[in-house]
Amino acid sequence: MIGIEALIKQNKSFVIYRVPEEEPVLILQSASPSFSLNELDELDGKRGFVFAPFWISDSSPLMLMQPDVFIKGWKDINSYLSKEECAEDTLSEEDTENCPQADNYDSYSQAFSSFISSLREKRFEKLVLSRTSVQPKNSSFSLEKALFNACERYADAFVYLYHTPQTGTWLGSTPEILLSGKDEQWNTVALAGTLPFHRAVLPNAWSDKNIREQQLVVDYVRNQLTAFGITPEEKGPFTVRAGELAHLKSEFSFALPEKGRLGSLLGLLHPTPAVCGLPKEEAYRFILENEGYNRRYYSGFLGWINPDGKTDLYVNLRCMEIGASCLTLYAGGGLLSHSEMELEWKETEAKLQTMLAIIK
Ligand SMILES: C=C(O[C@H]1C=CC=C(C(=O)O)[C@@H]1O)C(=O)O
Repeated sequence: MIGIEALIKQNKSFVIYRVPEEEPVLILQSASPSFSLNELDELDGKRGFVFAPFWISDSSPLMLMQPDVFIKGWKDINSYLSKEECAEDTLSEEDTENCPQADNYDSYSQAFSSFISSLREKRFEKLVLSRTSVQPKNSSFSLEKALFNACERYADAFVYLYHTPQTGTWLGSTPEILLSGKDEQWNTVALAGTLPFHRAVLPNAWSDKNIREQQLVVDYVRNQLTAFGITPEEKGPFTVRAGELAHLKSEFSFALPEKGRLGSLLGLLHPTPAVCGLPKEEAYRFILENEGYNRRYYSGFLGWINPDGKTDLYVNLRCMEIGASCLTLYAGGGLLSHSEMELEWKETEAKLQTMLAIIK
């Protein structure tokens, strides 16, 4: 066994990631295990690769990797990986058969009922409901191939493969910046609303529901930035492509008064109503209690944080968790009081295609 699989077998902590329009990076922490933090505020002043769950818990800790290996570019990454070797650990047919494939339609529909009732009772303005789809990990599955496919196919996305002993292995391709920038130029976005991207033409028939869904994210981001003493410049919404989907996106650019407090700003922004709901704290609690499963790192965020250099943090969407015999894919969508279940289910199916397309 060589390469990425060998690193995982040896339980090394590493990530390979590619920011859009940049070279891929491999970082690895071999000296000591990645350390976990208790709160987003603790990221203040820190530098490293963050892997943050939707909700921090003992089973899904907030991780910060501080690498001792840092390699840029496919050529050097591949040459490093080709030297990683360990004993073969073949997956038996039995392992693959042990994967209980599930689309979770029944649990989704149950959760949908409770989410929609609460929206209709006006307890919430918006709630994001998500689910998993479990696929068997066939013997032909290759992490290298899946990562390579994602980089090729999704040029505008942040693509990554992440592994630590504490979190397991995750792979994703996300279109949503949570916070990025350096020096005096920082950015975030409000991304929401979904339509299929067909025949190389960006759609423009946005429904009132999609427009409202995204506007709620815009208002939230503006409020949170203002509360942090930031006066952002706003542009949009524009229609943008993400794989075979299109979304509405507004961009916020700003100067950061206190770069030493990136963790505190992240605590204000995360989770945005693109993945959680409004009002925020109540929606956060409601999702944890009523969604019917644990999101773990899906709809958390990840990326490089550096108050004295460049930061690139993305929301962990369009991702999957890679187990011994199963792949668990995640997707969700924003609900308003008049959302319809079949349409919302179909939207999650379309979002799942982002990962399905790279494992075929
Ligand atoms: C929650 C997800 O997408 C978010 C980002 C863009 C559009 C969304 C939507 O239309 O609901 C979601 O807010 C997901 O991909 O799982």
